[in-house]
Amino acid sequence: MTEIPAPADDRGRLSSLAMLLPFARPYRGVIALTFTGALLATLTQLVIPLVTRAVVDGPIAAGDRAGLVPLLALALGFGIAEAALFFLRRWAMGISSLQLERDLRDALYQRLQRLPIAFHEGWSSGQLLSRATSDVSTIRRFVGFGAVFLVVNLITCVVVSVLLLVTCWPLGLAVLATSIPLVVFGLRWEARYNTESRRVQDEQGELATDVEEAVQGIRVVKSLGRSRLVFDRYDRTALRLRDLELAKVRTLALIWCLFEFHPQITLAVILVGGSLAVAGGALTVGGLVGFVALFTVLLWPILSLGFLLAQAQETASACDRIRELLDAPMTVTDRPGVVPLPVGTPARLRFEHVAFRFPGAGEPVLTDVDLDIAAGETVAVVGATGSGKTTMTALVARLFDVTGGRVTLDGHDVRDLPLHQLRTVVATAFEDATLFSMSVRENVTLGRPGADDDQVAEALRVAQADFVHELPWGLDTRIGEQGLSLSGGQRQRLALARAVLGRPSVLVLDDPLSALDVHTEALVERALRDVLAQTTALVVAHRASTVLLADRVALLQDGRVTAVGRHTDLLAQVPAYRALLSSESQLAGALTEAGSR
Ligand SMILES: Nc1ncnc2c1ncn2[C@@H]1O[C@H](COP(=O)(O)OP(=O)(O)OP(=O)(O)O)[C@@H](O)[C@H]1O
Repeated sequence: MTEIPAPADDRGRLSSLAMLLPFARPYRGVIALTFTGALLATLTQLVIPLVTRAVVDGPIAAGDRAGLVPLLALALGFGIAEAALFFLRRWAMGISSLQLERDLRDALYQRLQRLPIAFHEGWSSGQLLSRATSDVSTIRRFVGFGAVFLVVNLITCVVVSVLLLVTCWPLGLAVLATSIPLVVFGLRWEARYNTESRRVQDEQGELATDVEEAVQGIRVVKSLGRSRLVFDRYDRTALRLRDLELAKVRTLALIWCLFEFHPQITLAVILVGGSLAVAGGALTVGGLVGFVALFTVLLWPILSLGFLLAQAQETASACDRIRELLDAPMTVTDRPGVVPLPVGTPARLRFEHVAFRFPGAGEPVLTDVDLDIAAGETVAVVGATGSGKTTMTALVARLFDVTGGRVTLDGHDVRDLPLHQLRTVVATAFEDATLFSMSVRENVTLGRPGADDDQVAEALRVAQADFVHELPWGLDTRIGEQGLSLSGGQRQRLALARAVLGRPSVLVLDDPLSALDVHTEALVERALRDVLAQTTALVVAHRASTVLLADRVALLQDGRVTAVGRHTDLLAQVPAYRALLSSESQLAGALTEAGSR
């Protein structure tokens, strides 16, 4: 599910570009150099028409060939200066835009890392991906090109307009009058184009999501023979995107057409008005040639204005989309002034009247969970599917925050510990073992940066993950998405090694043995017993053998822990527990067997 905010309202939103100011501030020196270079280069262009006028009215009118030389040398000098300034602008522009792009990417990435799980569950990865890639690139292109020329061209328009008025004010006023429809239409167009750009960018995010899901789920799609269905879904999104793009192109074509047409009309006005002025003696021929030459300096700024305004609008939408991530509320954060608190290894873990409701959900998943796990004890949580076992484990490391009650470690509310400390003392291994595109060593040491080879080897031994030594490059073999594929059981064992490597105060295991075969499971269990003896553990158990790792079992029902005790006692005394277990023949069988120990 993706919570895409409503498209931009119908007002123009160029003000959204202000979001870039803090990112531009560190590079203000280089940016100032860019603007200065661009402005000076444009101003040198303005000198050419003035020299032309001087040549026509001076040496040409007087037949003075020698007088031509200094004027032509002047024009050549300005030409060389313009080329040098062009180089300076391109160089400075490249530096500032690429630096700003990198900073924006870093800020976005860090924000995505820090945003709570609840945020990530509400956004599709395609939407996040398109913001982090194409939107950031749109901004870089604008900062490195559009912004500079937009400002320089607007300044050029003002300066040239003043020069035109000074040269011949009635003709200058006529030129300005022809610009009025351009301004009126441009303002109306701005709002429409902004909305259309936003729709296109959002739809691109949807398309990225479709591609990502299809690639990630390729095995399921192929095995179910539903490639056609998935393609049709993708094609529908692609069609929608095409239609939105076409609407955007129509709007763009309209404004470009107007900006192309405007100079022709204006030129006609200048020629008719100028000829009359020359005939009436109000203007010299040189004055008219200079006026026309000056106006030609305006051609590129006016023609490019349509394109640059469109780029500015797309960038404003990209800024809005990125700001939605940068401004997303950080619901799980450090309380002000938190400092590390003493937490033993192992630590006592308590759930005190814990309640939890997912954001936006109607009913709470947990209503009043009370559970006290002594330091060094292992407690298994058993409950029906969907009873809230995984949710309960997620509250320990604050993947979510409780909505009622509290979770404590050695008596400290987990919200009073700095997040960095909390996530060091609490290690979690999830059922769905995620590995990254890194070497085996890097994947495992994510659980304890700086761990030495002996510690890594010990963690791998405990998790029965010695198979890594047989990989082509041993611990340096690259695995994960772009590396060697591992089986589900192998992935789980590496995730387990990662969790135990940190020697945590509390180990949270969410059904960590589910993908292991019976033989490997027995081996991992044997090794795990040693680890569990040294730490406090909360283990979500679906299988009999996992329950048997625990000292006590907690039964989760209707959002509460309704029974806690040794599994043999619960089996004998709690009908609901017995009923739950009897529905899992394997579990029941194993428990019966264990009960006879
Ligand atoms: N992000 C979410 N938003 C809303 N409801 C959710 C969310 N995640 C889970 N739930 C709901 O919360 C309930 C508890 O889910 P949870 O995964 O904790 O159950 P579980 O006991 O671990 O299930 P299982 O044994 O199948 O793994 C379920 O009804 C589930 O649909």
